[in-house]
Amino acid sequence: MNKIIIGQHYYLNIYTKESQWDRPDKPADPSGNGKADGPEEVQCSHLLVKHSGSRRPSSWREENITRSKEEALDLVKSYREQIASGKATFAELASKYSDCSSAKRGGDLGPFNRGAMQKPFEQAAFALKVGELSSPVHTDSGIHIIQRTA
Ligand SMILES: N=C(N)NCCC[C@H](NC(=O)[C@@H]1CCC/C1=C/[C@H](COP(=O)(O)O)NC=O)C(N)=O
Repeated sequence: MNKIIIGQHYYLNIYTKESQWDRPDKPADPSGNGKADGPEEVQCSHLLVKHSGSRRPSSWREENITRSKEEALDLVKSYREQIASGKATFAELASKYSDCSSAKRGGDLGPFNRGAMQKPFEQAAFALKVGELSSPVHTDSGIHIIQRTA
């Protein structure tokens, strides 16, 4: 049982809500990212290219998706190159080519916490800085490019 010493000061990090008896050795990080596990919530847009091995090989674009995984990866790489080089915007390409219903919102998935998305997608999304574009990410849905927007 820890002894409580009446009147002893403790230190509360007002951003992460963590408290400690010892005087902190550096100022608290206002972004709250001082925690090892990064942000609690992110907002991302994604461009999904499905293939014949996708968990649901169908979308608003194509009733029955038969392209191979390799063809899907080639497409994702070409979209990523167009976005990275500024030839097209993320929203333009996602709204035209993404096999996810979020295409109608330029690929925007809205804000989400850990646990909402398939693990490979979550890991990639939470590792991105705001504005950053992911490399191709494989999930059971297909192959994604992710852009963190908040
Ligand atoms: N919370 C929000 N905004 N929506 C619920 C998302 C549920 C989540 N979805 C995914 O993980 C895939 C990969 C990343 C985006 C995503 C979208 C999929 C892709 O298409 P599908 O394979 O389903 O046909 N369409 C919707 O779910 C899941 N746990 O299955």
